[in-house]
Amino acid sequence: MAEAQVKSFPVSWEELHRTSKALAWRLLELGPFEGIVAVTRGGLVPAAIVARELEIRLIETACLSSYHGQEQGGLTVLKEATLADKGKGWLIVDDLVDTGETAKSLRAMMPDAHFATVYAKPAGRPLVDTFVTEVSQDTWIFFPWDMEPQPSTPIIGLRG
Ligand SMILES: O=P(O)(O)OC[C@H]1O[C@H](OP(=O)(O)OP(=O)(O)O)[C@H](O)[C@@H]1O
Ligand SMILES: Nc1nc2[nH]cnc2c(=O)[nH]1
Ligand SMILES: [Mg+2]
Repeated sequence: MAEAQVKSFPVSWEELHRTSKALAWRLLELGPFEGIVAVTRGGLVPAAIVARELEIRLIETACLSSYHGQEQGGLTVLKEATLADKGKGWLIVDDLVDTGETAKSLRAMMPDAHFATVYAKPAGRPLVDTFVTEVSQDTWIFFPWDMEPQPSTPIIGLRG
């Protein structure tokens, strides 16, 4: 069960690009990889950035769905990656691990693949081989594709 999310961690496009490139630097030493399995939808942008940096052009998708807004529902596997073996030599890329339920399912499908995420929360961290930034379990990460700039009220107007 996902913990109540009391803190928010908004991530800009620039920050996501920089942190995904940092992930690519870590993965460089661990490859070469035959291809990438991008985990839809959150893993698509990080996977594209890693693929560009490591010059990987063979991309598969694993399509999983678990959350509606910030609510965790049952995990649905819409499509598995089409790989010949158990993922040996392949790199799985997702945006984050939270409870680790999505990661567990991916690991069961592709036990020999290397699993990488940009962000990790403590409960899911043991299931990831490589990640860059850890945030606390009670933090909700907002990705740039889930945000838009809005006018903000001057601080003085927020006083009760
Ligand atoms: O460790 P967990 O608790 O399983 O959570 C992590 C998963 O949750 C999010 O996906 P989501 O199901 O929201 O789908 P999306 O990628 O299409 O947004 C995120 O992209 C991870 O794949
Ligand atoms: N955007 C987003 N999706 C999630 N899915 C599970 N945890 C998170 C999170 O912190 N942010
Ligand atoms: Mg996802």
